[in-house]
Amino acid sequence: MADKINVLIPEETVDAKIKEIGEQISKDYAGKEVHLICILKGGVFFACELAKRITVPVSLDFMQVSSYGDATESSGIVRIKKDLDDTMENKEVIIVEDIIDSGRTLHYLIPVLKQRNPKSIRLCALLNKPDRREVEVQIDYLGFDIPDEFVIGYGLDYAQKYRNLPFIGVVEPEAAEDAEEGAEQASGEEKGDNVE
Ligand SMILES: O=P(O)(O)OC[C@H]1O[C@H](OP(=O)(O)OP(=O)(O)O)[C@H](O)[C@@H]1O
Ligand code: HPA
Ligand SMILES: [Mg+2]
Repeated sequence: MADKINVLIPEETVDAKIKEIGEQISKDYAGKEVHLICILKGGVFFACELAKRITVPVSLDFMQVSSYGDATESSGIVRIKKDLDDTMENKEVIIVEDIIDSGRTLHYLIPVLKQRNPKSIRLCALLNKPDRREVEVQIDYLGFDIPDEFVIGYGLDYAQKYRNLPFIGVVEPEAAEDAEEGAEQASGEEKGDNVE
């Protein structure tokens, strides 16, 4: 059965905001170069659109971390699945993320990246869910504060689906619960539990 999806932030609103953030970054880094670090997978759509809106020279690198798997709640354990290709040494780094939710991913990652001696390091996130914050994270460039709902689209997935939607949406709760149960069963199976 197809999931029912409601639009939370329409495509035009997202695009206009990304343009605005790109202009702000271009002003703030005038005369410099920026090194964007995209956090995969969720950050990739935002990072690409943002990079197109920045007028100072941009370099890009990618890192993959994961704490959600296919669930709608963070496992609390952040894993680096793919590290950066290039050095960050002496670069003006901006980390690009799709969402700051509990804050755990970036709370873990920022100190790790600071140790690699960038000239500066800032965080840019498309979405922020302040009601869900468990640990403090400073966001330097933000698209939107959103309510405590599990969102999809623009890079954000729901069990790996819907990242390609050009807007921010919400899957209806019933469908979301089904997927959460599915993810729990799958992880039970991995551990060798007897799941019927
Ligand atoms: O603030 P937090 O509660 O830590 O949540 C935010 C993180 O969770 C999501 O990643 P996920 O682990 O789902 O990986 P993905 O980007 O590959 O979907 C999202 O892209 C952020 O990286
Ligand atoms: O609301 C969300 N949607 C998708 N992935 C996420 N990762 C953290 N929060 C979310
Ligand atoms: Mg995810």
